[in-house]
Amino acid sequence: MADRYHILTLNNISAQGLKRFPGARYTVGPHVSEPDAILVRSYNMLKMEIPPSVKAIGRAGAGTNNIPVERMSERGVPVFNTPGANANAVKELVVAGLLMAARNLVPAIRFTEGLTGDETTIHRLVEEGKKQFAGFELPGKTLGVIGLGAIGSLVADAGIKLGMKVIGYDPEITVEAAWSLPSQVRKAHTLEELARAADFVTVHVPLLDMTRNLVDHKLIQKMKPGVILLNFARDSIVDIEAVMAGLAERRIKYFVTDFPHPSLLHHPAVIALPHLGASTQEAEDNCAIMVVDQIMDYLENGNIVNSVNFPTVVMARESPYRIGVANMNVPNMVGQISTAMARAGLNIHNMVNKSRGGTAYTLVDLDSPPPPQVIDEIAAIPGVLAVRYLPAGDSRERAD
Ligand SMILES: NC(=O)C1=CN([C@@H]2O[C@H](COP(=O)(O)OP(=O)(O)OC[C@H]3O[C@@H](n4cnc5c(N)ncnc54)[C@H](O)[C@@H]3O)[C@@H](O)[C@H]2O)C=CC1
Ligand SMILES: O=C(O)C(=O)COP(=O)(O)O
Repeated sequence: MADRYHILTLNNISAQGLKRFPGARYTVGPHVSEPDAILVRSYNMLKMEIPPSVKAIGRAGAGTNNIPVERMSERGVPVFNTPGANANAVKELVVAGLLMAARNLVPAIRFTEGLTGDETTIHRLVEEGKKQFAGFELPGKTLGVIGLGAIGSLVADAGIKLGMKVIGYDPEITVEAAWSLPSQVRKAHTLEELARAADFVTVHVPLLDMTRNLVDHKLIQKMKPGVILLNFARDSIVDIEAVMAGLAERRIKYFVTDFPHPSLLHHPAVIALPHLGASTQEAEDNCAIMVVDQIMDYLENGNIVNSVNFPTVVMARESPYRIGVANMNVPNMVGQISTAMARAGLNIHNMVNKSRGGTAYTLVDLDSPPPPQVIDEIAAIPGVLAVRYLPAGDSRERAD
């Protein structure tokens, strides 16, 4: 293993996070070569050639649709994200979106900015003009929340606190999210049920094959005339042509989106923001701190927390000699790994093995340092994707 870790940053990552890397052991920046890990926000890595030195990718944020997760799983490389670390920032912008739409704030601001004249004239124009921007209030209106994860559940809670009725749809809601939801949130059994009930529909699901165009023409046709649709999740979750049609027939009163699309720009009923959901100092700091801690713990101790493609595996250090193995989730992997160690006369002090979908991960603490050929032997077992020797702090100099 390296005596110095190299961390490549593909976006600006908050200094609050980066400064947690001890300078004596880490080189961090946008130009480092042979990176051990990559830190990223929204940079599109899908077509990027990812160097073979990379052992982990950390997304300072929630969405990992810009990262070739499957390709990394095949290489035994965990992809980490920071669940919930920017959720409050997105929630606040969604609340801003509800209010911008309900009170016609964007056209109202444009109107005011276009005014000219002296104080008396401006006053007259304001008083004459304001009636075209009269809006409505939120209490009693129904907010439909699609996806009740970290962000959706905060948005649902904010809706309740604003006096709204809230209906939510999430067939895979986690127990934790369900616990955090206010009891007043009504469960929709189908997307259609939510669409028919809601005055506002807001989307908070990840972009996956299954959620691409989740909000399509058919669903928009089920929505109430005059609905306000908000997308702070990802562009392709909402079918833009269907939105254009919905806007043209005035079924959609406003489309509030964090993902401007060329065909929507300058449309009077579109409120488009430049992907600002997570752009607060607090969220940027939270995400960076969380992702840096996770990456360091993986590089140095092999522990996996908040990976989107590997199981959570955390083992307290009880011995300085640790091996981490990423492997395919197929029979007899643990058997073959432990046999290779036994053949070398190594005694296993502690061991954890967990699987998730097609991948599995094993951490083994040994009573004595493994000879380098054991690592090679384990690496050669069919189905093993990556192996690392992870000696603790003062044992590092004995590494290969
Ligand atoms: N605009 C921005 O700057 C930001 C956007 N995001 C986007 O928001 C998404 C959600 O973020 P989090 O709430 O933190 O993620 P999360 O993983 O906590 O929640 C996502 C929820 O969506 C649910 N879900 C998945 N498929 C669904 C479906 N077909 N129908 C209904 N529910 C479904 C899941 O069960 C989960 O509860 C991210 O994946 C990202 O794309 C996240 C942060 C900032
Ligand atoms: O966390 C997410 O999924 C986001 O969309 C935030 O993106 P950003 O880190 O602001 O480029």
